[in-house]
Amino acid sequence: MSQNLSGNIVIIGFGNIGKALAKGLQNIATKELNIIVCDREEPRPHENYPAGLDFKKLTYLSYSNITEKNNTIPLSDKDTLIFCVKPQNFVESVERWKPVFLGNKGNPLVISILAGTPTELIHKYFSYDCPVVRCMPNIAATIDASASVLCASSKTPKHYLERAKLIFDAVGKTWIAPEDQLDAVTGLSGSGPAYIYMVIEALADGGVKMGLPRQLAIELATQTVLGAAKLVQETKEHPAVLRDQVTTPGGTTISAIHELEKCGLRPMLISAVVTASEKSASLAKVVEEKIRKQQ
Ligand SMILES: NC(=O)C1=CN([C@@H]2O[C@H](COP(=O)(O)OP(=O)(O)OC[C@H]3O[C@@H](n4cnc5c(N)ncnc54)[C@H](O)[C@@H]3O)[C@@H](O)[C@H]2O)C=CC1
Ligand SMILES: O=C(O)[C@@H]1CCC=N1
Repeated sequence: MSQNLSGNIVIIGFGNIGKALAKGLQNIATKELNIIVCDREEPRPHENYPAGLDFKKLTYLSYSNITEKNNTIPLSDKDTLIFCVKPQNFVESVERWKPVFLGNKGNPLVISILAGTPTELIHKYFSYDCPVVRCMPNIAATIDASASVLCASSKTPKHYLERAKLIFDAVGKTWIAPEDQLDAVTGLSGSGPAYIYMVIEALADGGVKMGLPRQLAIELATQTVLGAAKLVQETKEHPAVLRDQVTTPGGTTISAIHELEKCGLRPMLISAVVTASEKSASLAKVVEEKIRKQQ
């Protein structure tokens, strides 16, 4: 990478992913990096912060403690503005925070992690050409294990994508992909942790049904998913090869695999990814509609 992170990084939306990013950036922060987090609400200390997040070292701005008149922090192209709000809150968040950070001419890198929201829409909504990068991380960013995929808009010079990659490298692994793959990424790795939690829960239920104590069943199911995933990652074998290593002819595993095939595990998971990808693509309309109403 040709650059280190410096300047202001402003995270708008201090929710699940905003908090995880703040924590990751704090871990790699130098004196040259200033992290500001913004939320429409006051801090909610009763909510758990990701391990390693030091709230006291953040600048926290909320609707109630910042006003356009007494507080503006003009951002330049050295700075980064990351939108971590829900798609339906994007327009409101730009309206509220743009005067604080951008005035009429600020030109920071704008990163959006909003599901389904194309970079073109973000360019269209900002009144001038900020560089724009879109990213789809996942909830494992909370423990620095995100699978994050990034793309830059066609108008955005490459070094901004490198900066965005450094930011998301702080919370896990990153990949670069063409923007037309981002909805599929959302359906697979963005939403994917939820599918795996269901798998863990169901495996544990199976154990409980067969007499295991609940806690042991959950711990075994979790370690099994973790170990299986690590084996794919570390050996780089095709999952089918690894599955074959578990499957003794005439043994227990093939009996279970037969059952999973009969119940349609594979088509079910494929459909889950397809449906979530399609839903992601449709979210652009939600943002477009909000923009239309605003104009
Ligand atoms: N939760 C996940 O696993 C993933 C979420 N995403 C995307 O990340 C975005 C955020 O998701 P979460 O962190 O789960 O949501 P969240 O609901 O936990 O956090 C959103 C935060 O934005 C704040 N907010 C709402 N309007 C605001 C405004 N006008 N100004 C400032 N802050 C405002 C809310 O108070 C809240 O704290 C969504 O667009 C989602 O599509 C992407 C990948 C994974
Ligand atoms: O459910 C959602 O819309 C977001 C995007 C990926 C994960 N959560």
